[in-house]
Amino acid sequence: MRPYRHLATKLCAGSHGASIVVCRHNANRGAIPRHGSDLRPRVCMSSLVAVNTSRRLHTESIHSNKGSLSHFEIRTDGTHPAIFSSPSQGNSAALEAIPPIWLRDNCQCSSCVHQDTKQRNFDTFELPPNLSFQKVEEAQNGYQVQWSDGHESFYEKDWLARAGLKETSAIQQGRAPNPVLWNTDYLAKEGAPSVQYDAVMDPTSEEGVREWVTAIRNFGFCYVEGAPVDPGKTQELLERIAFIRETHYGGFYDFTADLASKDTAYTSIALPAHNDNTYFSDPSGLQMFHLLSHTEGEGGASLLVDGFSAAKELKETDPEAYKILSEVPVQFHASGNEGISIQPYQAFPVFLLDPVDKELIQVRWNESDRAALQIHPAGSQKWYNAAKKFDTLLKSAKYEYWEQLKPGRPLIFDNWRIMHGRSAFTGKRRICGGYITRDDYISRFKMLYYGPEHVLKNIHVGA
Ligand SMILES: C[N+](C)(C)CCCC[C@H](N)C(=O)O
Ligand SMILES: O=C(O)CCC(=O)C(=O)O
Repeated sequence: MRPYRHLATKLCAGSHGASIVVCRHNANRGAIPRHGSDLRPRVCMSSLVAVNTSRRLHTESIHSNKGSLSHFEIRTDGTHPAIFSSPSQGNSAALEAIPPIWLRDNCQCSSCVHQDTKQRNFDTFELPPNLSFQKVEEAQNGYQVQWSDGHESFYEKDWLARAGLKETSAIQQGRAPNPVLWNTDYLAKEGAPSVQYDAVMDPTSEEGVREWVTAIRNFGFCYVEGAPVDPGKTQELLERIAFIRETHYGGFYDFTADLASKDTAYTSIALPAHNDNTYFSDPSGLQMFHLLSHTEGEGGASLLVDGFSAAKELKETDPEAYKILSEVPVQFHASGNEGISIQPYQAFPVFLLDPVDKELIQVRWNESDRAALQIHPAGSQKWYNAAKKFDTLLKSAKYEYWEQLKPGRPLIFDNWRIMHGRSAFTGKRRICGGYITRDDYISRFKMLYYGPEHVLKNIHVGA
């Protein structure tokens, strides 16, 4: 397990000028969350062993936080440009000039950033075109800069050292700190993640909610034990994370097989593993199901599949198929309800990858709601072949986790990662729950896991 290494930052300030050198030595980047080292992101690549919300052994990272070497120099000697960055350690010849406006644009002083709203409070494009350093002085934890237009800025060493990082900040995206890619073997050995209703609903503390959203972020799903079998209480539970998303199905939902909405969810037929809302530009981030009752019948078991885990296997076993599913744009639709036909503003691939570090961000998979492939039909066989391989993994015993939901044990899952489904059923079956928008879920996770101060300090980093 490689420890988190501190950054090396030093200033060489001379009488006629100053240069700020910030070197990053392959440190395992990952923020140390405010809760101390026990929650420090683990980036060891050991095989998946066992993790649950109370015990943490080893986890497999799906986001390799490779450290990056960045080298910043601020010089005020002569006519040289003010700031440089180098991809290689200390090799001045390789330094790339960075326009001073970039540093000035990131001034966080109380006049440049609205202290209540945290929004930029000046017009970057009204700065003088020849803006340069007047003076740079080192302080204990940063550098005091006087600009040629008279403005004064202070740049913390910690921020400067991270500002040149190439990979998207794990904090900005609220990436899973200790992701667990699971399959049925793992769950059989370790059980499914769960938290206690009373802890989540404790009005005197957010600790229970933090544990809940952290488990969801790392595992992709989590049960809540000991919840009242009541729709109103279920809504309150869900709203401990964030407000519920309204859709054409309504907000908080309480449904049964009556086709109240023209969607197969409102029937009793089997539903294969799928993500919901693939027809929205922004599919819901979280989805909750709380089985309230199932009488006079049988079946209706719930299915979960870890789409990230299956996608990782596809990437390792058939990288070409993975590439096709991450490139070929696919359209989806929801058109069953009177006067409604929803499609996203563009076609999206099944696997949405982060444009900076190519990490898997979202799986968009729904064979019922899929519409046109946005490629010429003549070239479509490659997509069908690749999709068939992914579908075969999803339907394998290795990945299909079946569980009969129980009243009093709501299930919540990450709809950008986990596919869900159900077996056919008979009788009267009633489920309630709701959607939460992805950004609201991730915001809540970040602020609880890292704490507001750390999150706000990491908004203006990453190049
Ligand atoms: C609202 N409620 C969850 C009851 C049903 C929603 C239907 C979702 C649709 N089948 C999809 O895959 O997006
Ligand atoms: O009825 C179920 O268990 C699941 C229904 C479903 O897939 C959905 O509402 O998205």
